[in-house]
Amino acid sequence: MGAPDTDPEAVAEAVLDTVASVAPEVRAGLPGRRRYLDGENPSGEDVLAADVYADDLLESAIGALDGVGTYASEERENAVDTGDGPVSVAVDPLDGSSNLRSNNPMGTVVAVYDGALPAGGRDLVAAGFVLYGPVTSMVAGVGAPEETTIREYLVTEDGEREAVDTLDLPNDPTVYGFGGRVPDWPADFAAYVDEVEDELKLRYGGAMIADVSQVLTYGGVFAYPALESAPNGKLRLQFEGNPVAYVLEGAGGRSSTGDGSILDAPATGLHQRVPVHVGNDDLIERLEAALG
Ligand SMILES: O=P(O)(O)OC[C@H]1O[C@](O)(COP(=O)(O)O)[C@@H](O)[C@@H]1O
Ligand SMILES: [Mg+2]
Ligand SMILES: [Mg+2]
Repeated sequence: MGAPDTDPEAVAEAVLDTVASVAPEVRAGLPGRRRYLDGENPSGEDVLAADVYADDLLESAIGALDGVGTYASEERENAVDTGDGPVSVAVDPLDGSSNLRSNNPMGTVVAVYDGALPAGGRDLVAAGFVLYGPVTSMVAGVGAPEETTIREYLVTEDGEREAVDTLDLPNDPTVYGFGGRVPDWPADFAAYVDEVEDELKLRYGGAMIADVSQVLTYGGVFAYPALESAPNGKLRLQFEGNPVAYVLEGAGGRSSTGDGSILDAPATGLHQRVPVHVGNDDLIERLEAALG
């Protein structure tokens, strides 16, 4: 193990502390930033003033940490060189930001990789998210994906993390939420939906982190699948797919691209998209069987 500032897991803990410490400021800055700006992000999506605000706050706070060599975000074309250090941090500054105008929940997603970007999910040394709901919470774990423990924290007004509990998916799943327009779902995915909608109840809010939090709490399955019009779906591997797979697998569930764990998906580009399916073991096994 190296000095504290170069040990990837120690750096990762500092990154999670920093994301929590910035969360109250992100939240406080939202009311005046609900308007769309001109231009698009690298994924071709509209950008709110709040997306840019959260990205700037996170870049300066995370980029200042010893041991973080790279900061990347969904809102920037290229990764930023933040100094010497083995760790790369990939952030979705505001996940579900289209929920800001309708005042529904949103999150901040963080992935800490031991190595250069784009990186595979097996290179994660920590991942998690902040959820700006009725309370501000953080769900995160540190360590290799196969060894991590996922914990929930409440984030105080001062940006401290207070541990609530470790998270394990309930054995008796109850909710599902799937993104994309129904006529755009491929026939094999639509057949899977027919099966699970007889067993589970629909909970879909349009922010991945909020929808995933329901699955973590009540058990079930969340997906933003491959679409007829978008064979890799909508969500981005570095900023969304990998961290959410890390959290769900760490909490005893599974993730899948449709063909194996998201954490094994080859990394080919900073903004690459990936079909995302996460949830209870049995539900993901049946999904993979349905997708053949
Ligand atoms: O509006 P749709 O198609 O349901 O998409 C919702 C999905 O898109 C996202 O909002 C994409 O994330 P961003 O808001 O960070 O771009 C996810 O949070 C969510 O799962
Ligand atoms: Mg997102
Ligand atoms: Mg976003």
